[in-house]
Amino acid sequence: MSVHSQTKRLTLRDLQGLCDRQEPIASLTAYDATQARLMDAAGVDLVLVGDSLGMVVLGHETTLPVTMDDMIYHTRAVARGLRRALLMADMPFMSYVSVDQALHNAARLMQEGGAQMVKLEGDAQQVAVVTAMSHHGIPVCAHLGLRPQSVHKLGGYRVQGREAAAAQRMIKDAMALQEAGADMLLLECVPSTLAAEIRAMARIPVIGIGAGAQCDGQILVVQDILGMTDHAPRFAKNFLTGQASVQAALAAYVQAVKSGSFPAVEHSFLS
Ligand SMILES: Nc1nc(=O)c2c([nH]1)NC[C@@H]1CN(c3ccc(C(=O)N[C@@H](CCC(=O)O)C(=O)O)cc3)CN21
Ligand SMILES: CC(C)C(=O)C(=O)O
Ligand SMILES: [Mg+2]
Repeated sequence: MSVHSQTKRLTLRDLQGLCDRQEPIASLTAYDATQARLMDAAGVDLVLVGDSLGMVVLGHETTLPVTMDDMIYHTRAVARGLRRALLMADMPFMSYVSVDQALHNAARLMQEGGAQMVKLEGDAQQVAVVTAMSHHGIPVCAHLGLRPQSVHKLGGYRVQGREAAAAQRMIKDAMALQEAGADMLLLECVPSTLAAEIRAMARIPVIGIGAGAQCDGQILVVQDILGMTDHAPRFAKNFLTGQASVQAALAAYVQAVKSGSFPAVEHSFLS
């Protein structure tokens, strides 16, 4: 760490500390240095360079065309804009099909991109990959529920875990990934009750997107909170409305997450 860095870089331990104090973790996606700088100033704790960049930045229909080089390019840009927030980057589609390949690509996101942590979409199938990452000192977040890289298998972007069997499987997968060494869980588009159940069982932070208020933190795609997307998902909210600037909108988002006013029931899915 450089001697003149004014603000302390948040670590996983700091995020765990927020959980322990029941202070919600405010998280957003970012894809460039300007977004990163503004989010840092607004007090965002965790910044994700999401493979959603394939859709919101590159204009693809899905996240599937995103490459490792795309991820590294944007992660590097975001890293240059951040001083405080913890930086996490998505492992793109098919970049973690074997343990060796997953380690190689996670190392690239950290060494070339400057990520402090990686995220992968996984069920219990990913236990071997998560175990290996954990053994090699790579902090990892496991993304459960709606996994956009599986959109063609799922048949669309739908709520996951509504049936009892699917809910039980998700709970089992979450616990297996935690035991394998996952440092964080991310739940996308799951009923609030199921998210609350997983959060109650987990000893690692649980971040939600469309997963209700009973999570340790919330994340949204930045374009959705700034009213820039054509069809934002129902769980997102436009925070630019009524604000005079992007900076003020980002601060309003952080405040809403910290105070618990976001997400409201209309941004959540009931069982
Ligand atoms: N702009 C944007 N925001 C996102 O949150 C996002 C992306 N892009 N791209 C990658 C994935 C895809 N995501 C999505 C996309 C659409 C829905 C959606 O339309 N959901 C329905 C609910 C369907 C149901 O009720 O089962 C909705 O009305 O919100 C959800 C998640 C989340 N991610
Ligand atoms: C929506 C978040 C969780 C994500 O994975 C992404 O932006 O790619
Ligand atoms: Mg993603």
